[in-house]
Amino acid sequence: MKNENQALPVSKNEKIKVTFEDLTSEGLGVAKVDSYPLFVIDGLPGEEAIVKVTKLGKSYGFARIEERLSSSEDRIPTTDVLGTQVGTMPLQHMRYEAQLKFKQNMVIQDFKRIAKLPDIEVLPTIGMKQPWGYRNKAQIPVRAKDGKLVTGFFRKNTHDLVPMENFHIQDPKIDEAIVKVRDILQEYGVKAYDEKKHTGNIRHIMVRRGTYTGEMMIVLVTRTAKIFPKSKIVPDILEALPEVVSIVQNVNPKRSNVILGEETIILHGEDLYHDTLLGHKFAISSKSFYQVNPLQTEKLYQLALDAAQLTGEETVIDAYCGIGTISLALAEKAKQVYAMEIVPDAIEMAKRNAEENNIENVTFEIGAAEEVMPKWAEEGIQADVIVVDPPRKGLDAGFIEAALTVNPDRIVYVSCNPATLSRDLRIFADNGYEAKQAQPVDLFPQTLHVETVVALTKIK
Ligand SMILES: C[S@@+](CC[C@H](N)C(=O)[O-])C[C@H]1O[C@@H](n2cnc3c(N)ncnc32)[C@H](O)[C@@H]1O
Repeated sequence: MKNENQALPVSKNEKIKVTFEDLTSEGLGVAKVDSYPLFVIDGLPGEEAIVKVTKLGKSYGFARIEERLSSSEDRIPTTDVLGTQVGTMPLQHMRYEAQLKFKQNMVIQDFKRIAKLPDIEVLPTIGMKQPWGYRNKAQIPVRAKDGKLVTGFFRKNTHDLVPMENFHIQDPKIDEAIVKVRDILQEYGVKAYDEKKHTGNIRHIMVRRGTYTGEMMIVLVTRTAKIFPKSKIVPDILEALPEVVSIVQNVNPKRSNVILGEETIILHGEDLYHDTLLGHKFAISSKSFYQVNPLQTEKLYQLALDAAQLTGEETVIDAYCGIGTISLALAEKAKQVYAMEIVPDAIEMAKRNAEENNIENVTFEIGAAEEVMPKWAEEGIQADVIVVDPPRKGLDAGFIEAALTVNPDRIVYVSCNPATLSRDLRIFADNGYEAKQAQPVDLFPQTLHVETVVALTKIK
């Protein structure tokens, strides 16, 4: 008997020679056995390999490479195998040009499959000259090993900490800061958090750094508020890291995978640091969203700004505005901007940022986009342009409905998830909005993520 389920062409633990035909959006190689797809880590299209089947499902299975028989010309040696084990650099075995093509293709496929809009032209992904060391933020778990504090990352799908000090995609100054802060905590006997027992104290070290300003923020995420000799640790951190302008303690007493808790205690400076973006200076608090790759973000936002085609006469809505990064760029070119965001802390920063940059024609409101947008529509706000930059889950149906009643001439969609972007484009297409082109931008080299800007125009 070949396998338990006669309908499947392979059985568990079978070793079989395959040729990879495709890559999934998770970066897995796809090999087909009598049209039954096997998904395999580290397989690139065109490569032949002997694989061992590890898991079988009804319509697809998984396998592991036993021996690679040929190598794709897109394959390069991995920079650090740990980055694959922990999932921080799932594409590091691909040449960068191939990564950019992969991301462009991901958008093309989703437009075809989900949006059923195959005619939108997806331009080649805009990449980086130096696709390493770009991340301006790290949230690194701290655990105990052999009586010492260790920092690193969890092995994929586990909570086993793999010790790591060089993350390769993070600003090297951030990598350095994590090690220095960890060693200072170690010196004063701070206990690492133990997830199973829910004991110990330091859970994560977060470091954020302004790429343009060099200002650094350290966030010590702890289980309880009472810890350390703070009077010693704070001056030690400031001495070891002169770029630090802010040290805050975030207390997270919950048994949870969510990194930050609710309580923030300021240990040095204010709960903010600065960076600049497209010529504006931004204050950023520990809980605010800020794009992790500012050099590419400037390209992305400039594209969004160009797509808005502002002359100075327009009323613009900036939905999901964070600390106001896109809002301020829009405000300089529009008559009036209305912006909303769900995190109160981010709106506080956004208001401060408008003031510090002497921008007066922007109004910020705290609230869920799907609640604020219908309210604004009811109040009669007539927007010529709506810009949206939602989280991965995309736009809420209630938001889209209200946006359509506002009837803008243009909608500029900045998306970090081609699948939800495609779902939403379909709705806009069904309601009279047309997109001709999409521009992917690579903000996350070596990873599976991509940002895309699409300009939608109302069909007259
Ligand atoms: C991709 S970020 C974009 C932020 C900003 N445009 C930027 O680039 O800095 C998405 C933002 O949406 C906010 N957000 C998430 N859910 C929301 C909702 N339902 N309504 C409004 N804002 C939301 C998040 O807090 C985050 O700041």
